Parts: sequence; structure tokens; C-alpha cells
Amino acid sequence: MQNDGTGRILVQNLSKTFGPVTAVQNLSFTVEPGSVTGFLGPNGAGKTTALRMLLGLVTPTAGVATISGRPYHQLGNPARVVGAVLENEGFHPRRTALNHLRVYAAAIGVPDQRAGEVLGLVGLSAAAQRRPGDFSLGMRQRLALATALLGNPQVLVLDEPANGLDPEGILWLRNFLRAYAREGRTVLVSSHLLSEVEQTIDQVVIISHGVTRYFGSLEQLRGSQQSRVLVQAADPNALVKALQEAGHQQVEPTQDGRVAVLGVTRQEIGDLVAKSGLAVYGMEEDRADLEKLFFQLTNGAYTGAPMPAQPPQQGGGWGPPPGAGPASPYQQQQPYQQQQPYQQQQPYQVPPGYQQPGQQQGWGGHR
Ligand SMILES: Nc1ncnc2c1ncn2[C@@H]1O[C@H](COP(=O)(O)OP(=O)(O)OP(=O)(O)O)[C@@H](O)[C@H]1O
Repeated sequence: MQNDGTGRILVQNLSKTFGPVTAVQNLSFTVEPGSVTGFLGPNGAGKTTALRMLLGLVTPTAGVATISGRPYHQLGNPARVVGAVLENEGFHPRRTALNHLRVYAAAIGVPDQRAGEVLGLVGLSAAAQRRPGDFSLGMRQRLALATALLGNPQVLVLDEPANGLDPEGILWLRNFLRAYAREGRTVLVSSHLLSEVEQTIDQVVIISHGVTRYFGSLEQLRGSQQSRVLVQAADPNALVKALQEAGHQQVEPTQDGRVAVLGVTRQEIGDLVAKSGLAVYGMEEDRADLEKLFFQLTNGAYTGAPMPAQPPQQGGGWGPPPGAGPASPYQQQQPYQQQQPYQQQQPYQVPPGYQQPGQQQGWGGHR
């Protein structure tokens, strides 16, 4: 049966248990063509297992994963549709890079010359006659990517592709993936480090303990975070009292003696202190950066606990997740609720006649 040609990845209610271990639990997200989507989560979050299910290498316990509307093993010639690089891939020790690619080119039925082309695409032409055993980790990553590109696939799925790359390699990969997506192709890239992929990705799926914690654009994620205002007051206790009397309960001290107030604007605080006759020496709006948001999401911080008091970091940043900091000296402090930015998915319509994909061993046609 033909795929729909869209290059769209759809993961719907995907779960996988290995005996007592739940690796992936009810995972849902989509990856649209023309975008680079980051698949982020700490080590052990379930990223590799989810990608292996998408690529037909592991049978889901429940749910579906499709590419262009079909499960991997129903794609016809999958190497022409999806190219994938998973972790810990080996290369034949005695084959040159070019020969390695020729073997795979023959296996998926693409012309021999494509091997040289993809070496050029990943910047390895000069190393064509060298053996991957002598390559740096970064060069091996490039060769693995070249292998995935052999079938000129519409979809690229890369598991931790930035591992082992130096900053120049990461920049190269970023430009490569963005250009690939600009051609209308679909790119899904996993990482346990947001900073590695933050500038590459448009969309992000964040998982923790096999569960989706966020799915949406990076911009939405940034916008989902409440900012706080850090106030330097002559009398912090008097300021806290005035704030609480005015109904602002989400108040806490910082270790440098300022008062952090959530859910208010600087103007509101300015009006309040003017009315109360309090002296304030400075105010600063403080937004969480994405790395810290990611840290909070993956540590289960969206549970409504108060922000801890922490020394402000460079530029005035958030501290570690709630619960990690010292107790606040202020009384009557109420925990604040942070919004869970996870977006609800549209229910997936299982196509008529669809069957659960069976387990497929090995690489099938795409390697
Ligand atoms: N074949 C397996 N048998 C038993 N448990 C497994 C198997 N594969 C994965 N797991 C477990 O499932 C969980 C998720 O593992 P997975 O490798 O998918 O996470 P990950 O997010 O890719 O982590 P990493 O970045 O460290 O590779 C872990 O607890 C892991 O030990």
C-alpha cells in the first residue's frame, strides 16, 4: 500500500513496556514537513525506544507510529522515505567510508554514484578512502548521516546526532538540518541537551519518564512561563506585607535580599509601593530561559510548588526547580500554580484496515 507522500510523522498514544519497565507511556506528537523538531528528554526518558518504534525496530505495546500515513514496515521502500541514524551504530572495520556507502547503496537499490554524492553532502569527500575505524566520533556521525541520506529520503530521524561533535560540527549540522527542512522535508532530532539543538529546532517534544511533558513551538514554551519581578526594597518585610495585603501571595525572597514577585507587572508594583509609601531601589523583570524550563519540565516541577530562593544568576535567572532551595523566611507564602504547557492532541483516526505493526529485526531497507 502506498504512503501518502506527506512526510508527516505521527505518534499517537504510543507505549512500550519491557517487563516491569515502562519505557514509553501514551506518547503523542506530530512532526510536520518543512520543520525541524527536537525530541528532548533526559537520559532514559524513552527517546530511543520511541524512535525505534517509529522505525519498526521495536513493537509497541500500544499505540501507533506512522510516517507518511503508514507504519514503517508498510512504507514500500522505506529507505526512500525515511533515513535514520540511531545510537551506537557500527561500521565494518575494514571497509573504507566510500565502500561502506556503496554496500548500503546497493542494498537499497540506489546507484553507486550516490555514495560519493552523500560523502560530499556531509563534508567527508576527502576521507572517502579512509576506514571509519580511524575516524573521530564526529566523522563517524557524519558517515552515519551520509548513510541515512543515501535514499534521498523525505524524512530524517536522528538520535542524538550532536553527540561527539565539536562546536564547528554542531554548527555545520544545524545549517545542514535547517536547509534540509527548508526543502519541505521532515526532520526529527533527539537530544538530551536543549542547548545543543535549541537554535536548530522549530518545534519541540519534551518527554520525561516516557511521558510527553510538552509538545509545541519553542516560542510557545517560552511564552508559557510566568515572568517574575525582582524588587530591591529598603524594607523587604514591609514590601512583602504590602504585597500580600494587596492579594499578591506569590512572593519570596532571593538570597541577595531582593523580593521575587510572580504574576505582577513592574507597573503594578510601582503603584503599590507609591501608595504604601515604601522605598524601592530597583526592579527587574526575570524570565526563565529555555534550559531552565526544560530542567523544570523534566524534573516534574510543574506541580505548583513555590520557586526556591536562590542567588540570581548572570542576568538574574531562575534557580533550580522548586523544592531544591532553602526555606523561605516569609510566612503565609502560597504555592503558585505554573501552567502545564502540554497541548492536547487531536485524536488520531486509525485508517480503515490498519493493523498494528509487527516487530522488524535489523535495519530493513533504510540501512
Ligand atoms: N530492551 C530493553 N529492555 C529493558 N529495558 C529497556 C530496553 N530498552 C530500553 N529500556 C529501558 O527503557 C527506558 C528508556 O530507555 P531509552 O533508551 O529509550 O531512553 P533514552 O531517552 O533514549 O535515553 P538515552 O538518551 O540515555 O539513550 C530506560 O529505563 C531503559 O533502561
